[in-house]
Parts: sequence; C-alpha cells; structure tokens
Amino acid sequence: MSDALKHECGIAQIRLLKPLEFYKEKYGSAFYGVNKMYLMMEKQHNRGQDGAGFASIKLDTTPGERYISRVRSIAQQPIQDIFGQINDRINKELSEHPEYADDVEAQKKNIPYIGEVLLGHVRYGTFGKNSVESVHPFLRQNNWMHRNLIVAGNFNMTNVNQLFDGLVRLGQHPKEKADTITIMEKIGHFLDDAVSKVYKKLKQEGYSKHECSPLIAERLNIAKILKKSSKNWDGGYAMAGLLGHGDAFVLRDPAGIRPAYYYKDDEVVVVASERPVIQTVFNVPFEEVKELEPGHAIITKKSGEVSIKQIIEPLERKACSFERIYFSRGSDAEIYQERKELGKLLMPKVLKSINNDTQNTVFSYIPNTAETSFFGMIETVEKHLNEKKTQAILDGNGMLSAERVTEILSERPRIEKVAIKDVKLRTFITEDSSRDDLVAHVYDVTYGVIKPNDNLVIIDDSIVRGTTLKKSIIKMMDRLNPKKIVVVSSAPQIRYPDCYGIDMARLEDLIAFRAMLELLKENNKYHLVEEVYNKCKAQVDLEDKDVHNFVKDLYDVFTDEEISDKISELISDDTVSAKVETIFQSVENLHKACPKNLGDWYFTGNYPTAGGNRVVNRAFINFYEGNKERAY
Ligand SMILES: O=P(O)(O)OC[C@H]1O[C@H](OP(=O)(O)OP(=O)(O)O)[C@H](O)[C@@H]1O
Repeated sequence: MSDALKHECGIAQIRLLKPLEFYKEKYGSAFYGVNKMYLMMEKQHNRGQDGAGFASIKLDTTPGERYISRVRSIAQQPIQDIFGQINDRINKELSEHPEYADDVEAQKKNIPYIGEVLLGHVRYGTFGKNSVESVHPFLRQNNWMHRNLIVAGNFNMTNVNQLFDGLVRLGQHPKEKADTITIMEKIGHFLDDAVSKVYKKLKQEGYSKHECSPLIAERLNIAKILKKSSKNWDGGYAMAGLLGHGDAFVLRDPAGIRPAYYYKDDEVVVVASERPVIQTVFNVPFEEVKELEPGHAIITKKSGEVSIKQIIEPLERKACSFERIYFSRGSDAEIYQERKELGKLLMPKVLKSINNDTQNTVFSYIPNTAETSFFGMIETVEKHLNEKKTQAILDGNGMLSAERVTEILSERPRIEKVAIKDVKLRTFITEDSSRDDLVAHVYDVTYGVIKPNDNLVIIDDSIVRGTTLKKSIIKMMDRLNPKKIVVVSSAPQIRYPDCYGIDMARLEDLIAFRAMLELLKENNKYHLVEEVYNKCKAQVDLEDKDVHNFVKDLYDVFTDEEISDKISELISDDTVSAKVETIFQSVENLHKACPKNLGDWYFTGNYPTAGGNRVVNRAFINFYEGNKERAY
C-alpha cells in the first residue's frame, strides 16, 4: 500500500427534517442547508487543507430528475473553491430563471446542490497522489435509488489488504485497492444484498414492482448493514454515508479513536468531527451537542426518524489524545482547558531548568496551536511569582519601605511574541513533499526583546519530526542571542507511528526514534536493533492478536530524560551558540490533563486494536530493511 491515501479529515453531515419551504420561510433561503454546510466545513479547515468535497441528495424526486449532486476540489483553497462553484451555478440558474426566486419547488427541481441531506468533507492527503479522485465523498452509483451510496470518512484502517482480499472472496472485482473504495464496496455489498432481500420479501407479500420502492426505503435496516460491513474493520474511523433515497448514517469506531459529535432538534440532525463547529453554526449550547459513543452509529432514516444504535461491541475507550493536543480546534470548551492544563503541568520542570530565575527569562510559544498551553504555563509562572512575592514580604517582618514592597510586587513574567507565523497553513498536515520548504520559510522572529543573559522558554504543542525546530525555530531564536533555549513540548515524545488517522510518518522520521538509535550507537548497544528486527520478522505471519510490540524494548534501554537530551542535540548543531534543552510532557500528566482521551499509542506503543501491533512491527522491519513503504 505504498501509494495509499490517508484520511485524517473532518466530516460534516446535515439532514433537514422539514420541507425546504420551511427554511425559506423561516431563514429566508431554501439554500439554508448548503449555507450551513459551508460554515461547518470552513470551521473544520484545521482538519484538512488538501482537498474538500460536498454531496447532497434531494428527497422524493420523480424518475428522470437528478437527485444527487457532488463537487470536489484540490484547489489551493478547496473549501472556497467548491462553494464558489456551487454559488456560481446557483446564481446562474437564478439569473437565467428569475421565476425561480420565490418558487422553492422549482428551485429543488432545477437547481443542483440544493437538497435535504448533505455531506461535507475536508481532507489532508499526507502522501501518495493528491488527485481530485481521492477526495471524498466517494460515490457508488446505481440505477436503483436505494443502492446509491455516498461515503466520506475520517479514518484509517490498519487492515485494508485483508479487507480487500475479503471482497475478492465475496466474488467482487474492486476497481482500486484504496481504502475508501474497499470500505465503500464493503458497505455497498451488504446494501445490495439487503435491498434484494427486502425486494424479494415485498414481492412475496404481493406488492407490485413500483409499489416496492418506497417500502424498501422504509424497511432497509441500516444498523444491520453496518454491522455486517464493519465486522472485520480494524482502525480508527468516523464513517459517514448517505443512501440515494435519503437515509444517512455516521458510524464511530469501537475504541472511540476518531471523534464524532451530533445535535438534533425538530429542524435538523447534524453530525461533525468537532463539537464547537456545531455549537457555532447552529448556535446551540455545549450540553446540547452530544458525543457519538464508540461502536455506535447515528442513523437518520429518510422518514426523519433518528436513532443511535450500537453496531459493534465497544472496546476500552481510547480516544485519540493528539486530537486534544493539536488536531482539533482549541475553541472547544474542554479542549481549551485541557491545553492550558498541559502547559501548567510542565512548569515545575521548566522552573527547574531556568533555576527559578524568572527575572532573566522570556516565555513565548510557537504559533498557533501552542498558544493555549502557553497561557496555562504563564498562569503557573504568575502563581510561582506570587508565592515568591508573599515570601519576600513576610521575610520583611513589616519593616519594608513602600518602595521596596512596590518593587517586589512589580515583578511580572516576561512574556513576548518571539516567533511569528507568516501563513495561516498548518504545516504538520501539509503534504509531505512540500513540507520541509514550507517549514523553513513560514516562521519569522521578533528582534529586540531578548537580552544576552536571558533564558528563552518556548512552548510548542508537539515535536514530531523535529523539522520545525531544526530547520527554522532554533536557528532563528539563536540569532537573538539568548543564553539558553528551553523548548517545551505539550505532548510527550512521539515514539511510534500512528495508524488510525493522524499521520505520524515512518518510524525513522520521528525524532524520538532517531535519538534512541543514536544513544544505542553511542552506548555500543546497536546490536539490539538487529535482535528486535529478528523478533519482528519472526512474528510476521502471526495473527494480529498475537503480535507483540518489540520496539518498546529499545526505548526501555534509556530514560525519558536521556532521550530528551539527545533530541536537544539533534535539533541544534555547531552553528547554534545557545544551550538547548528540551522538556517533554510525561504520559502521566497528559492523562491528567486530558482524562477523556487516553489514547496514547504514539507515545507509549500501546495500540488499542490488534492491528496496531502489526503496524509497528511492519514499520520496524521497513526501517531496518531500508524500505520506504508505509506500514499500513
Ligand atoms: O516536529 P515537526 O514534525 O516539525 O512537527 C511539529 C509541528 O507541526 C505543527 O505545526 P503546524 O504548522 O501544523 O500547526 P499550528 O500552527 O496549528 O501549530 C505543530 O504545532 C508543531 O509546531
């Protein structure tokens, strides 16, 4: 699967429960759904900037009328691009047919995109081809309305090859080995099957062919189709789908790895990857947006009936913590507090590193995501200073002059915006090939705020490959001549590949892995690499559940601090004059800060599904053999 595509993305689904006339009447436009979808996708642009797609379905059309519209783009600003296209088309129709203006029925009949069921997707394709064909939603067309399937997901399966072979065993001949096609064909297979069965049953009951169609829509059991389709999926997913006649669903993986939230009232049913998106776009309070439980699906039938059904037995909840640290927008009420807490929990180690010398230390952050943890960090510095001030005043035994007390009280943490980010892009989720160049040019530095004897503490949310620091930040910071640069990471050391949707690249790309290898070399223990390789090779043919993560044994040779120190060396070089120190969050404190998202496999190597151990095993073999292929 070297050219596989990944889908660390955002999804949005809207079902309008009332006739379109209602929205025209109440909100002034029958394009209400399209407008809301635009906002929902725009507010999730943090989840994907390489592509965007939109699909909609019109309910109850007459045969011969088009009822599915889809538009996808990989333009530079893909969301704007697709809605630009949609708006142009709508405006063209409206200007050519002024009579449509107040006629919702004519609008629905003649203008594409307008519909009652809508699906949106923002995508980042971290490797492989980034062509428009790989952008979701995917479409499986059929002349039978019920068999039309539209799928968009935020997912990554660890066992696409096995799933593909499963399809072939079913007698299918899939046109591609890409994971979205495989997943869609799997659902499609059981959908076809279900439609045929319901149809047969209806015929037996004496209904005519024509009468069957609406009854099939009613009787199709989506939960059952999803149960059969997802039986062997191993991965992280929030999978959204629409059926041609108007049923809609979103299914979440059994460990709750990928996020999904929903809201419903008597006008709409909405599902999105992030909670605040729904809060803002539909103006609803936090408590009314619910999290979709792991292993469950939200199913909205064409009739408007909504149900939440358990599809798969939930596993131990391991929601992805990297969603909280970096991927999701920090505007979520819980995520915001969690990010602050991450900053706070790092402070004891930071104070130790600067010898409590807050007077000669400037605190700053690497934009943008780390800004929130920075606030948390500063609150803790203020607390520390208050304790120091109180002590100084108490030590004065009431004998201090007013000037001295003012002087004591006036000490504040020195905070500055030292690093500036020149573009709005997120570099981590930018396609691999163009990333290095982007990282090297995207940041700039503020001059004149650091004195030669200062420490500079700079917090980032995560250090993955270390390129942001090495190619850009450290060199720029060093030009300001600080005595010491303390790089603080909200996330623990990223040691293992992710295989559930956040692309943490190959093992050897991870700076923590490279640091560990360096240490093995320096300590004459590099033979352990071969030993682990042999162990990995020996378990290639085992069943996933029997595979063990032996890469952990290599990290276990060293303490976290030894690896952090080596990372400090790797991100600086001879040209850097300041002393560089790196401080990482501990896994324990990460769990304290983000108690609902305990998924930590990229930090600990503890994968929540059996397929994870196979992936890390393969990743290590690939590294050892110099094979550049992805492990999943
Ligand atoms: O160690 P590296 O492999 O270089 O990756 C880590 C960097 O990537 C992310 O920045 P990004 O530009 O994606 O996003 P942000 O502006 O939201 O922080 C993250 O915030 C780190 O700064």
